[in-house]
Amino acid sequence: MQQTKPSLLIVDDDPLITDTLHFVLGKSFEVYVADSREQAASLLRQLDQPPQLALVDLGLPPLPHRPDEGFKLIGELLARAPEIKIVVLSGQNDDANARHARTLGAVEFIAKPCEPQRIESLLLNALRMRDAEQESATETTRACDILGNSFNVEKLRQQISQFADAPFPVLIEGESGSGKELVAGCLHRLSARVRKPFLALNCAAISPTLVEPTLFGYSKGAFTGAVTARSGYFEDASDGTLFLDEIGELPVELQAKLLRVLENGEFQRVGETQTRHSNARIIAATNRDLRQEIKAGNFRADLYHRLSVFTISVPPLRDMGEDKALLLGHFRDFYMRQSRAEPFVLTPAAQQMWQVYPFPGNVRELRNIVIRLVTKYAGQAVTREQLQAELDTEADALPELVMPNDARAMQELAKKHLQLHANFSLDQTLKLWEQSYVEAALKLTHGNLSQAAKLLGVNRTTLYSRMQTYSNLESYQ
Ligand SMILES: Nc1ncnc2c1ncn2[C@@H]1O[C@H](COP(=O)(O)OP(=O)(O)OP(=O)(O)O)[C@@H](O)[C@H]1O
Repeated sequence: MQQTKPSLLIVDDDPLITDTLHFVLGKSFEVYVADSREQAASLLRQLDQPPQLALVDLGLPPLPHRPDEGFKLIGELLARAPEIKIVVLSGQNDDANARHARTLGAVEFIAKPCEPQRIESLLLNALRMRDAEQESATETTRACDILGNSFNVEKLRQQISQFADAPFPVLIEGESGSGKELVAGCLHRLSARVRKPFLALNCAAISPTLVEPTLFGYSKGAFTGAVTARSGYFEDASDGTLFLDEIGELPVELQAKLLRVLENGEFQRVGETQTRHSNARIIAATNRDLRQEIKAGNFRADLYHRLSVFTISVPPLRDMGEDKALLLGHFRDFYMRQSRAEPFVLTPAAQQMWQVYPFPGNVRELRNIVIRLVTKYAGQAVTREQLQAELDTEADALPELVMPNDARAMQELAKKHLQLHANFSLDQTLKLWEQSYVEAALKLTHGNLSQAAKLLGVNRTTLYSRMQTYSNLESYQ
């Protein structure tokens, strides 16, 4: 039996490059070629399944000498096909572009010119990672696999279990790459609908004219190309869950129809007058501020109120504290096992940088950084400089963080402090440090004493009695 080849989309405006790569990579991949962002979008709409991999140039028409189109393309590809692995192949090979492409979600950046064999091997590596992720996703479909122990993640889990079984819609808000789709899957798996279908439609992924027939179905002959009648997502989801990702992209004219289904479950297939009924539970997600969209006239206020009966805000990674280290460990072990590589470690200075880096691309960015570190530094200690090359920032832009367990850095700080302050008091300084940590823990946990005590590594009674000794602690009690 002939095995189907993995699919690859190449987007480049240089025919010499696309022809060569098509020829070489065509042996291992089913190759699709586009020469612009627009052509890539139209090609994706025609395919039944989005490609597993994409190899994209940054300088594309109409701005072939700037990276803007390529950056937009990365965002669009991930919006349409979140599992796609994107490798950037660009002549605009300055470091800032490489870093920004990675923050947007590209797994690898290759500077032109590059040997086709090396490109092929990087693509095959990305494909292995993708396959492993998908396998692990199907293995854990029964569980809710959100990682993290920070207060914000605990709160997220609590909200998920609280809302999972309610019959009302849930609106999930959060930045790109923060885990909204993961949350939607958990809501379904923890609900009584778990054995019913879970269908997901990315409203940004299909052309506006196809949204209505896709959601509601159509009758034979309803439009050119409708050769047979088809049910839509609302019918197919039946008593299950329908996840509408990027809901802010839903065309305004369709918002009224969605509102109607939410109000009374009624809808019609395109080209039919018969009213049908849906029991599907709606979960919607957005990375836009829908309240702003309402003000701008792009989103209906009544639909927003219906959808947001329950709202879940997925925290950005920068607000997940120590979870950054936990996720690093988790993804490192996972990808190491896949590539049978030796683990890398971060030097203390690199760990410090990891802890203060804000991860604008959230968990997706963190995961992609780990994939690159596994590939490049198996069995080695990654230095601050090596790590910095993978991050979307200049080292100076990152705040220095003195970790209490970094004795040398603490000593340096103490030295400066003693030199600068004539009337130094050890007791007062230690008290101030302690009070600052307590206050920070209380702020992070919104005043929850047990959670704060856990963060500080003390028991609740100890925390409480210490708080009594501070005269000017902000009121959390
Ligand atoms: N807390 C977490 N624990 C484990 N994996 C996570 C966590 N948060 C996110 N991820 C992983 O990060 C990746 C991005 O998450 P996901 O696709 O759910 O984000 P999203 O918010 O839906 O992104 P977008 O807005 O771009 O669609 C996924 O592989 C997801 O499994």
